[in-house]
Amino acid sequence: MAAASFIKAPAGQNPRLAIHAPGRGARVVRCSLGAAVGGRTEWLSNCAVLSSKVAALGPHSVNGHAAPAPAPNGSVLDLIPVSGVNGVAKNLPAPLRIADLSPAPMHGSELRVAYQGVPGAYSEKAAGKAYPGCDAIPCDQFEVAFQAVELWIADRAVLPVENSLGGSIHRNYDLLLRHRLHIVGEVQLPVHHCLLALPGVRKENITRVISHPQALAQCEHTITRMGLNVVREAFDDTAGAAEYVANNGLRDTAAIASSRAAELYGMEILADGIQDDCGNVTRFVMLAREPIVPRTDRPFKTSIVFAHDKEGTSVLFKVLSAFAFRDITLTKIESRPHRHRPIRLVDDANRGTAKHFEYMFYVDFQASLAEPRAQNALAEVQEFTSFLRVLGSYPMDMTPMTAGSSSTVTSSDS
Ligand SMILES: O=C(O)C(=O)C[C@]1(C(=O)O)C=C[C@@H](O)C=C1
Repeated sequence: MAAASFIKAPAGQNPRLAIHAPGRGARVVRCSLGAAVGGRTEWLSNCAVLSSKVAALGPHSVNGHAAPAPAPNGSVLDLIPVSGVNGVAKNLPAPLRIADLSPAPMHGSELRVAYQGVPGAYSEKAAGKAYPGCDAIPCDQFEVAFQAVELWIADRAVLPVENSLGGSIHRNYDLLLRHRLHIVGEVQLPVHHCLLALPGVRKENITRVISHPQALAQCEHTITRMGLNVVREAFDDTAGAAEYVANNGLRDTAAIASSRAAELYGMEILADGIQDDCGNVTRFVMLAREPIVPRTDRPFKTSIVFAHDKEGTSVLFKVLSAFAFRDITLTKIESRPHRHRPIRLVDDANRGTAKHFEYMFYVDFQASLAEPRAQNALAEVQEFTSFLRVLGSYPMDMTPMTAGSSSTVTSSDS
C-alpha cells in the first residue's frame, strides 16, 4: 500500500505530505510519526533537511547525525540518530522515550490539522479558522490529507467540498466514501482572489494565468473582462501556483491566489478581488477518526450517503419524502456515478458481499442525529435503500454566505 511521506517539492517548492509509492522518486523521504511528535516546525525542518540532503549524503542522516536506514514501513525509530564509539554509527535502534508515546493532543494549539496545498492556500486559512492556533500540515493531494489522519500523522483534516460559484468538489465526496473518517464540523470561508505576478511585471507582459481549477473557474469572467489575452493552466493549489511563478522567475505568468500567498512568495498584487462574485464562499468539512456526539442545543447538520439497486426514480422520491414529511430541510443533494467501484455490504450475520451501484447519492440535512425526527427519517431511508452511511452529524456554520463576513466556526470538536 502507498504510504504518506514528506516530499521535497520540485524547484524549491514547499515540502508537503505526499503519497509515496515504493520504488518511485528517489528523493522521497519517509517521515515517521516519531518525528511528528516534536511539533510541525521541527518535523518540517527534519523532513526538509532529510529530503534536501538525501541525494548528496547517501546514508540517512538527521541534522548532521548518521541515522539508521528507515525501516521499510517507516517506523517511529527512523529519525533517531545513533552514534557508536569513535563516532561510528551502529545501526542499533534508540530506545523509545516517553515523549514518543504521548498521545496525539486533542485540543488546543498543538492540534495537527492536514490540508491540501502549501502555506498561503485557502485551505490553510480554513484549517486555522476551524482550529485556531493549530499546527497546519500541508499535503500535496486530498487523499494524503485523509491518510494523514488515518495514520495518526494528523489529528484532523479540513477539506473543501463546495464553492458558491464553482459548485461541488467531487473528488472529496468520492474520498469521503472511500475512507473511514467522520465529518465533525464545517467552516465557510469567504474566498477573495488576487492576480499575482513577480515585482515589476505588468498586466501587458502576461500571457499565462495559472491556479487551482476552482480558482480559475471562480475568476473566469473577470480575467476576460480585464482584457487579458492569456491561456489558463491548472495547478494543484492557488498558493502552489504563486510559489511556482516566484521560484522559476516567470515574468510572463501570473497566479491567482490569496494576498497571504503574495506575501509569502514575494509576489506583487496586480489586481485585487478578481472573483466573479463578491459573495464567493467555499465550504470546508472538518474530518476526524472518531465522530462527535450529536446534540440538540444548537443547529446541527447531518451528512449521509446512500445507494439503491432498484430501477427508476421512485426510490429517490421516497427517500426525499422521508425528510419532507418531517419538515427536515435538505441543504445539499449530489449524485456521483459509481458503477466501476464495488461497495462492500455486510449483512446481519456479518457476511460481506461486493455490490456495484450505478450512483451514490450524498444528502446534507438540517437536523441532529440526536433528534427523533432525524432518527425516524433515517430508519425509513434505510428501508428504501441497499446502502446507507452516516458521514457525520455536526454543528452548522451559521455564517451567512456573504463576502467579507468573518466566519464564526461552529464545532463542539474545537
Ligand atoms: O488552492 C487553494 O488555495 C485551496 O485551498 C483549494 C480551493 C478548492 O479546492 O476549492 C479552496 C478554496 C477556493 O475555492 C479555491 C481552491
